[in-house]
Parts: sequence; C-alpha cells; structure tokens
Amino acid sequence: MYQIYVFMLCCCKTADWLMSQTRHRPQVAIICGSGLGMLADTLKCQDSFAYSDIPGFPQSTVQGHAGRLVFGELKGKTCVCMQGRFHMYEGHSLCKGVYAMVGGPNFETIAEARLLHRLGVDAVGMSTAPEVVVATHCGLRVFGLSLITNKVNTHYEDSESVNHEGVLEVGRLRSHTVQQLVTELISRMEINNNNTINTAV
Ligand SMILES: O=P(O)(O)O[C@@H]1C[C@H](O)[C@@H](CO)O1
Ligand code: HPA
Repeated sequence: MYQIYVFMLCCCKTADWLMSQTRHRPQVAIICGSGLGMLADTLKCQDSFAYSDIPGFPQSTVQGHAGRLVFGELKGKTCVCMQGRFHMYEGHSLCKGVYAMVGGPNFETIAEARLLHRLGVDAVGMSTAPEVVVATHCGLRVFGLSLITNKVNTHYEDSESVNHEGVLEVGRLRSHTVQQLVTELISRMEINNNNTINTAV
C-alpha cells in the first residue's frame, strides 16, 4: 500500500522531529474540535509547536483552529492536544489509503473494481479486515500493513491478468524491504509501548 508506506515515512520524519523537540512522551492524545482549543490550556509544563513549523505536518485552514500541537501534563498523565483538526472539506481524504476486502478466492471483476474505485477505495485485498475487527474487539492496538503487489484491472482491454503467482513473485521481490520496514517498526514500538488513548472531543 504505497500511500501508507509514504505516509509512514512522513510520520517517522514528523515523529522524529517532535521527539527531538520535546521530552514529553504522550499517553493520551486529544483532538480539540471547533471552539475547544482551550482544552490545551489545562496542560502544565507545555511544549507547543505551530503546525507550520512541524516537518511534514498538514496545515489547519479552519477559522478559529489555532493550528498548534501542545504537549503537557494533566493529572499526572502526559498528553498532546491538537488545537485544530483536519477535515475532508479542507481537501484531506478520509484516511491515507482505504483498504477494501473482497471475499475471494477469485480476484475482483472489472465491474467490481470500477465500483470499488468509485467508492474511493485505494487498495483491494482478501484479508486484513476480519483480523482488525477481531483484534480491535479484543482491545488490541492494530497496525495494518499491506504490500501492493499488482494493479487492479479496471478496463476490459487491460491485457495483464492478475494471478496468484504474480502476487507471490512481488512478495518475494519486496521481501527485503518489508523485512526492513517491519524490523524498524518493531524497534520503535518500545517508545510507544503504553496504553495510548486517542480521544476526539
Ligand atoms: O495473504 P493474503 O490473503 O492477503 O494474500 C492475497 C489475497 C489472496 O489470498 C491471494 C491472492 O493472490 O493473495
Ligand atoms: O488485486 C487483488 N485483489 C484482491 N486481492 C488481492 N490480493 C493481491 N492482489 C489482489
């Protein structure tokens, strides 16, 4: 899922920068909605950053949203508040890469592929969604990672057929990159190994 890969690289850059700028390591993240930016004022020992100063961070365009990330302590918990959230109407997509699961074992037909495309789907697979639903139900934190192995055919004239051998071959070709990515992710996990609670207000 190349969008997610790119997104993750951006996130790493952003996270690295932020971690070098503040000693706070948040356990709670709060997104302050319109008129609720004052929630950040309750944080003690603040470190505050304008979105415009944070590498790779999107900008807040909504009137009344300060566009600031505020780190601090609240009741003994380390928190981060987003003073300004991002909306689809500002040009942000719903999320960076929408994954749709089809039942399989056959690959989607051209008609199905076109429908999924119209629905805003970026990547199609036959798995992942059930695992995420069950894991979330069990209270596990989930990070989903999909390797995009092929282009989905949306035209009847498309000559290259999608098949399982091709999928496995790309898996083999990209295995080193995936190994490196997962190794890096696991090595960084310790940093965030807390019961982070994400709260939208
Ligand atoms: O491991 P998954 O299931 O995601 O692998 C994909 C989806 C199908 O099972 C198969 C199609 O080639 O590969
Ligand atoms: O094109 C695809 N569609 C659905 N599942 C898949 N798994 C690998 N490639 C595909």
